[in-house]
Amino acid sequence: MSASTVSWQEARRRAHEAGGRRAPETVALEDAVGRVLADDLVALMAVPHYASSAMDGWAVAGDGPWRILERRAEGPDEREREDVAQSVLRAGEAVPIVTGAVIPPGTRGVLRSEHGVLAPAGDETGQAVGTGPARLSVGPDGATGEPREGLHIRPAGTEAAAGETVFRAGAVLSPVHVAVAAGCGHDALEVVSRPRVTLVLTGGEVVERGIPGPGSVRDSFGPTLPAVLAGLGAEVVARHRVGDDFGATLAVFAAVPLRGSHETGDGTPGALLPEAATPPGGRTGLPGIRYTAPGLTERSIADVPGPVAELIVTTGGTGDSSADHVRPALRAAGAEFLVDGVAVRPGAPALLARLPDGRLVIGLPGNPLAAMLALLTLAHPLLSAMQGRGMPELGRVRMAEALPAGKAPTTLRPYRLVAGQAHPTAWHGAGMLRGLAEADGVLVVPQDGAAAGAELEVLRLPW
Ligand SMILES: Nc1nc2c(c(=O)[nH]1)N[C@H]1C(S)=C(S)[C@@H](COP(=O)(O)OP(=O)(O)OC[C@H]3O[C@@H](n4cnc5c(N)ncnc54)[C@H](O)[C@@H]3O)O[C@H]1N2
Ligand code: MOO
Repeated sequence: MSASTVSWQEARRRAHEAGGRRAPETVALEDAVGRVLADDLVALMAVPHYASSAMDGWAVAGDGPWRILERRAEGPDEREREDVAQSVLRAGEAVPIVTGAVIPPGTRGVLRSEHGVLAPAGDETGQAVGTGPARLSVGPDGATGEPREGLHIRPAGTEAAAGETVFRAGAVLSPVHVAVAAGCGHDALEVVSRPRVTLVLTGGEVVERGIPGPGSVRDSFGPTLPAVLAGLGAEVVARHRVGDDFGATLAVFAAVPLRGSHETGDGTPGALLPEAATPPGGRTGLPGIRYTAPGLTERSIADVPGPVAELIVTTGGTGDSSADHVRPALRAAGAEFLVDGVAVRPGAPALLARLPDGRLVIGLPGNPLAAMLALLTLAHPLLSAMQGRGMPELGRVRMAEALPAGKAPTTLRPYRLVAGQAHPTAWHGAGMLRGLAEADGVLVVPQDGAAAGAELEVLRLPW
């Protein structure tokens, strides 16, 4: 463990502290699901904005029997609906009403259709007279005195008053939030811009198709990290593959001109030259940038241009061997290390750094489980902060079985819940993902381990 290594808790804290909130943008309601609200959401009108009927039937005024008025506006003509809505009902009058329609002023309550009986208009003796308006009475299924005041009326403003704050900034918008926003009169919402990520997969041994030979491995990250990052609210805007090559690794960090010459950590000279000084053989590739470095190849440069992302996530190459170039290239690019190793297993070589132009870099170890857990440790807090959200909360679970003391101050261990208790999953080696695939979360195990029945903190999974 190097002197610069920090505790797992401190690594999370630093990652959250490193992220500044991104600027807001306006999106249509249909594009807002999954986005983070940038401002408090205020109701633009009372919700509901008019008193409406909760039943099909009749709006009635005063005591029955009631004289039925044939006022109805069920068509699309908004003017006609408003006229009908505003005309006052007088005692002894009733008007047919459908669920959701406006309650006319003067209404006592709504007599639901099953509880009313209609008779043709009659004279004093009840004798039917011509084709005049029908009369409505409470039928045998209705209660005496029905409808009482306010029966089957949904009053205005019961869900929100006009101007009331309905959701706070920082809320992640579910489809239901968006439906409420529509109900509050919004056509578009202010959301935090998605943090943009450039994904850099290192490792000459990594293959993307077929059955690899000995020494080669199938790529676990290319097909999966964009989805995991999307689940954390980010958007992968560019993706690069680099071999075990210092220059190519440096190129992905050098998206803005850097001046001067930089000594790399392993002593390899990594020269980033100002434009005017680009020597013959120096390559151009990034907009406005020329630089040269040992091992720089045509392909590595051609791969690099693309939309500028605030965050670069690399995989592999975080170790100290001659094939590992992430740390030396970051040093050569003038990066400041915010997290330079974490006292956790697996995932110890993970790092967080800031480039001179402000872009952040998360270096994930190559071992697949270590990489996924480092992503939860560093990227989740960082991306939360970039979206104006707090530190992702840890859950708690009770252990079904004991876990032995660990070799590091913190061990992260996928678990499955059975009957409400946590069972650590098998296949938890740093290079294995099978245990995480079937996990319900990840245990944060202290150095001393845990007894059966003890409660432990857990990381929630973003998928
Ligand atoms: N002498 C030491 N050796 C190692 C140490 C140490 O402290 N001293 N730490 C070990 C730990 S812990 C880890 S984790 C790894 C860190 O390795 P790197 O980040 O440099 O990763 P690589 O060496 O590039 O790869 C490690 C492993 O992961 C496989 N890999 C890489 N990319 C992918 C991918 N896209 N999909 C699937 N698998 C991938 C790679 O083939 C290697 O097997 O260092 C230990 N060594
Ligand atoms: O800590 Mo490494 O990240 O085990 O595999």
